[in-house]
Amino acid sequence: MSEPIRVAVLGASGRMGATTVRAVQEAEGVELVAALDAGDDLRAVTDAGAHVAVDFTVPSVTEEHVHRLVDAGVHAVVGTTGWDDVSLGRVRDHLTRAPGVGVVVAPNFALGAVLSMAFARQAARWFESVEVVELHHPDKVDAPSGTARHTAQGIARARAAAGLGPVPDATTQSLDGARGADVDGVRVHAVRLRGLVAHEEILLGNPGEMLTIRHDSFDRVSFMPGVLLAVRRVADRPGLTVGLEDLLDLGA
Ligand SMILES: NC(=O)C1=CN([C@@H]2O[C@H](COP(=O)(O)OP(=O)(O)OC[C@H]3O[C@@H](n4cnc5c(N)ncnc54)[C@H](O)[C@@H]3O)[C@@H](O)[C@H]2O)C=CC1
Ligand SMILES: O=C(O)C1=N[C@H](C(=O)O)C[C@H](O)C1
Repeated sequence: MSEPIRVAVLGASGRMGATTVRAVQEAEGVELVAALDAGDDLRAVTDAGAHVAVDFTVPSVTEEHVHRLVDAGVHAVVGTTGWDDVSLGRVRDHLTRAPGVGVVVAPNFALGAVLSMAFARQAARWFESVEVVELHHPDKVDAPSGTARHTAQGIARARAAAGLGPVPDATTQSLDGARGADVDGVRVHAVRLRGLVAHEEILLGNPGEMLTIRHDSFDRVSFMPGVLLAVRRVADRPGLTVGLEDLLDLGA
């Protein structure tokens, strides 16, 4: 039998970090060797001999964590949101100088959410209109969600590849924010409501019809199969992987 994968969790006292600690403790073939939160020294990851670190912290620190992990030769699985093309580019560039090290950054590890995004990319070319609505618990610090950004970016790429023009919208007068955020030409709306966990609807419209693709995470355990999949596969994927879709053979 092969040695278990030694895993460190960053943000271990948070909602996702605590769920990940439990999932790693209960899963086969992985071993929790470090659980860090704010104020802890990141050197504990290497001191513990971790092969993989899972980061569920805050947007302001996650990139710095990844660079330090890459320097230490530790693979990273990152669920923290707040990444953009520039920060991802810096990590991609850093990894060219760290052969063999893998980093997976995924805005959503729930298998249903990853499938929803794939279905939305597939459907996007056939619909004139599309909008994304994400709905979350009110303790979330970023809006729109990383998932909604990733969804909208994928839809925008699919529309451009199909030669579709802008989404129709005659609005010339509105209160600030009434039409949501513009992510690559796709409108994204964010709802924050006590009682919710993480939810998303993709609305696609044509004359006389609408297709709704909806995903609900009712519990943070929904993210764990995807986190464990990434932990098990990241060492075999040197360089940067963005999104879980490649690991599920769903295409970009
Ligand atoms: N990719 C995915 O599937 C999912 C991603 N998320 C994202 O994960 C992130 C965390 O979400 P939650 O757990 O709900 O937040 P949270 O606020 O419950 O947890 C964040 C934790 O990070 C800790 N932290 C802050 N600075 C740190 C540092 N320098 N080093 C170590 N720990 C530090 C905090 O003390 C806190 O315990 C968010 O960006 C959220 O959007 C959340 C759910 C699923
Ligand atoms: O903060 C959360 O809770 C979530 N964050 C991620 C995001 O911003 O997309 C993933 C999921 O939606 C839950």
